[in-house]
Amino acid sequence: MNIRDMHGLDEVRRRFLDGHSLPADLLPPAVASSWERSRKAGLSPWDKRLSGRWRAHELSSSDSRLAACAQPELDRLWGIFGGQDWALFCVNLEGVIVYAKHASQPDTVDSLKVGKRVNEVDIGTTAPSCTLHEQQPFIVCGGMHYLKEFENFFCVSVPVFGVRGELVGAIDITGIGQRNATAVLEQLKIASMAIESRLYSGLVDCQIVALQFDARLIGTPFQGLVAFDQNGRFCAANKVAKKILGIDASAPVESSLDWDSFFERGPQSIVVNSPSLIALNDGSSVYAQSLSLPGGAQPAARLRHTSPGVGHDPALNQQFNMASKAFAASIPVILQGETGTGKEVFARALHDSLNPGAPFIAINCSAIPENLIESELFGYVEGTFTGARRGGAKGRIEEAHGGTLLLDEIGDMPFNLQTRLLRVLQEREVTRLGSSERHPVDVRVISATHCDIHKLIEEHRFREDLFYRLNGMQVRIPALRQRQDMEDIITKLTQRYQGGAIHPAALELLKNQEWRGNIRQLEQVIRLAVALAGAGLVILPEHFPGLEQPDEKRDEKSLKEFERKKIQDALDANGGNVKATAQQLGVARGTIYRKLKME
Ligand SMILES: Nc1ncnc2c1ncn2[C@@H]1O[C@H](COP(=O)(O)OP(=O)(O)OP(=O)(O)O)[C@@H](O)[C@H]1O
Repeated sequence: MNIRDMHGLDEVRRRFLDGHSLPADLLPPAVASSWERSRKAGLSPWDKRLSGRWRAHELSSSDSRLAACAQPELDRLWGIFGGQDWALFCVNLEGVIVYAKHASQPDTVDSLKVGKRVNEVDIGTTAPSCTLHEQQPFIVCGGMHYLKEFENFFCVSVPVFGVRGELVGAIDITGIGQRNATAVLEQLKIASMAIESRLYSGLVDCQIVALQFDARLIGTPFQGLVAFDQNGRFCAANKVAKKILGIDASAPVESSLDWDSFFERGPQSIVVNSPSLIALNDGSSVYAQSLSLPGGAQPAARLRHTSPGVGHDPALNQQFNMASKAFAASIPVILQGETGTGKEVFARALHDSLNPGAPFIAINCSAIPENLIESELFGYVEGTFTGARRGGAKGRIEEAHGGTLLLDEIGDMPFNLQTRLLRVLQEREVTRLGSSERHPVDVRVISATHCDIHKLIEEHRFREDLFYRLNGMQVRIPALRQRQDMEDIITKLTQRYQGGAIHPAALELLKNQEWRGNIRQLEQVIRLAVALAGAGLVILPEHFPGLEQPDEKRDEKSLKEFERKKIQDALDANGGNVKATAQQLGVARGTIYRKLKME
């Protein structure tokens, strides 16, 4: 029997559900085993699992790290393979989506959202479920899916391994239509290697060395990566590095391995800024470059792509590109902008563009009481003050070691602490309160403020020398009303709160506001509108009660007609099934009937 014979396949599904075996050679053995497991999990091939209500799973910090490492790759692949009715996503080991990329308009795969679990027990055989089970790439097309619901779907998935070679998740492209499977598979494999490289930056206390026989491959997904701890003991290596260093990929790594087991000369022979040829113990040579020696530019920056996290405003993106170069060269960046313009989001995107797995510590200088800020920033030793924790505590600056320190509202930093902060930044060492012991800190610094720092300097409220230390490059984050990508931001925020389409009149209304509170204010307004309209339902001007409505009388009839059409579209997509439509939109069935009768 042929897998494309849908009629015959329905019969196979029916018999399979009745306990019969699958015809021999119908499916590759690993896919057939997945069908068996799907049946055992109690799924019927006729179940509808794509839309409808689902429980959002909370993401852990390692999920967020995986998502941050996957995001630039999936966003890049979206430009090649994306489109309406397609989704690119990354799942963790449990099959929970940690990052997803979709078309801006709602479509068939719209429900593949962050937090949704798409495990075998949830939706049966798919490429990611096979990949997570077998730890291998899979192409699962059309009738190979266990659920009939997916018989038009094309799905390719590739595993993602962590720094110690353990499976951490998978990346996947899913959609309706055709794509060149070989090309997709190759691109996903390269993306997965780039994600694996990014995960290395999470090993903050290690020296990470990039290796390749061809120096041009260093800084690309094809580089080998090997990590050593501060005592030179071997910690981890990716597949490429294992091959180069002659480590048996299938054998458990010997704990006795260290730097000297591989290299003729010590770690100081490896340069940070460029690859240099070094000798291996077996007599051959390889290009090597250190990625984590303190203070230097990190070649991992070569894996960077423009972060879409900051939006699509051309002027802002240009600033982002410049700032990310400065940031990669350890030049401190200062962000100025009105409240709520996205300064922290910009800072986070800078960090993620370079070092997503490393710590990102944000300190809001205006939010910490003045008497606590010193211990919060610099840490303390036991017994320094009443209420101090036993054993003392690291300060926030030390926590950022190996990563990024965001000093938010820097203009509110108490004057007497500015001197101490300056010393830490100059000496790259921190001394905890009550101690004289110095701890090295290697951090990249971003500061943010809505104040005019020059005015504060004139008023002797801010140290000029600290300002020059922090101000390696200044970025002015535009107010929302000055941005050209307001529509994109509105769509993004609406999706964030699971709202439906926005009526053009509602969009106009949003675009014509002053937005003194910028994106933060817009976010609150959209959140309320989604709550008033109902999740998944069309947002109309009346769902913005706090906004000044235009004077002219609105055409209520056409607004209702627009809403009715959107619901009708959802109903058509669900084959006229009101229950499924109501589930998909997250409303009661009665609401669907009422809205279709135009109230
Ligand atoms: N490009 C963007 N797209 C979508 N949401 C955004 C974007 N930029 C910022 N936001 C959202 O706007 C809100 C405010 O952002 P953020 O905290 O970065 O602003 P801020 O300038 O640091 O604010 P403040 O000056 O008050 O510290 C957050 O909820 C954030 O998620």
